[in-house]
Parts: sequence; structure tokens; C-alpha cells
Amino acid sequence: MARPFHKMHGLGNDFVIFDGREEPLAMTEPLARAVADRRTGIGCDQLIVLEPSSRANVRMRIYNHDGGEVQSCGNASRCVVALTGARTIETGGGVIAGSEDGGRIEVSLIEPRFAWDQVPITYPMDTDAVPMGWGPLEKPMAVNVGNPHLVFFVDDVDAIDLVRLGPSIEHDPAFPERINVNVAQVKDGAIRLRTWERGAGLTLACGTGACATAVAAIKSKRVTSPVKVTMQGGSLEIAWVPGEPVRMIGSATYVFRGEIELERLGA
Ligand SMILES: N[C@@H](CCC[C@H](N)C(=O)O)C(=O)O
Repeated sequence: MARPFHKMHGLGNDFVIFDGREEPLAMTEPLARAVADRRTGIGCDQLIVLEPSSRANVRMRIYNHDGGEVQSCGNASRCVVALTGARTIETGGGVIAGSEDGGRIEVSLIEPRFAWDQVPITYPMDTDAVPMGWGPLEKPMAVNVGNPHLVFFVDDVDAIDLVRLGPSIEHDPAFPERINVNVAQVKDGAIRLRTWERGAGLTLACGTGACATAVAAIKSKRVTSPVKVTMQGGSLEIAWVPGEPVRMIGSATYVFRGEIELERLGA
């Protein structure tokens, strides 16, 4: 049976979105991986399945390129606001609030958490300088904005070999659920960011990575809120006041719609 889908992106972080609100879709890890495959499927960084929600206007389930289901996705949440007009989105990482004003989409993620609930080692741990290091990347800040991020501040983001270091940090046994890895450079009150995403690798932009990094930079007084975060695919504005949810403002782009016979993927 042909199943309609939408292809969208937020700053080049691209999504295949299935609307399962009226016609449920049973997603599995192998099927998500098959759809996301850029050679033998449709191709995307993340696969999104929309479902009805009793807590919000819509529920968004998120599957990484490798098929694994995860808790949150900032760029996809802006796309879902633009696509559905939803003002509240339930995710595994909490309820996200959204609004749209002339193509500018604002979403509020959760209040960031600094408690280090992922690492089964020494407590209490200073999450502003986790005592770990991988080559030139040392003592990251750990921030959870619905999903888990490490943030490394460096002098030159381009000098970091993220394709080599990203996988070893993501898969470090210290992180049983794996982790998103951000390298950030602060210049003239703004942030340049590159993210190695858990389950997707190097992407053109990561919304939750931008939020986690902005929160880390504001908390450590490297910048003030709101701050512009520029990634390879474009820029986001991130605002955060301690004790409140982190807010992200940016675009969402509709690319095309299509239909796929999922059973043909053999997953
Ligand atoms: N691209 C996303 C984040 C997607 C999930 C992430 N890779 C994870 O595993 O937590 C964004 O824009 O936030």
C-alpha cells in the first residue's frame, strides 16, 4: 500500500515525515533505517512519525538515520509546527511549544537539565567540566535539552577532526545510550557550531545541539542571551534565561511530498 510522506528540512538537517495521526504506522528500527538510507530508501538524517497525543496537539516520534528511536529533535519540531500548525508537540524528551510568525518559527524546548543521569560513574559530577577527554577535546559541558549533548568549546571549530573524534565519543562506554557531540567556537558574541549527531553523524545543522551549546555558553558567561548560532546549513537564534525552557527561532523548509510502498524496502 502506498504511504504518503513529506520531505522537509531545517537548515539542511533533513527529514522524512509520515503522518500517522489518522492512519497509524508501525515503525520499527529496520524499517526506519531502510527509509533513511540515501541510496536504497528515500534518504534523511531523521525519520519522523506523527501520532495523536493526549498531552499535546500532536506526538512526534523521532528515529535517527541508524533507525534508533530518540527523545528530541529541534529542527524537526520547527518543521512539524510549519507542517501541521501544532502549537504543542509531545516528544519522548518532554512537551515542546511552538508558534509561527511570517515564516519565523519559534519553539520552546524543555528547561535544560545539567544532572548527569547518563554516566554510571562518580557522583556528584560537575557537568560544567566533565572530567573526560578525547585528544584535543577535553572537559565538555553536559547539557540535556530533551536529548543528551556534550559541548566542547574550542579555539577553531574547523581544526577539529569531528569525523574521527565524533564516533569515538558517541560510542564511548561511558555513555550507554550514546551521545550527541558539539564543538563550538565563540567569536564576537556569537557561536559557530559543528555537531556529530548520535545515530546520524555529521549533519548540516542540529537544533537541539544549538540549544544545548547556547545554554552552555550562556551558563559559562561566554555569551549573553539571545545568541546567534551558525552551523554549516545556516543560523538559529537561541534565547535562554536560567530556570526557564530554552527557545529557538529559525526556519523550516518544505521540499516535496511523495508516496512509498514501504513493504518494497524488505525491512
Ligand atoms: N537533528 C536533531 C537531533 C536529532 C536527534 C539526535 N541525533 C539524538 O540522537 O539525540 C536536532 O535538530 O535537534
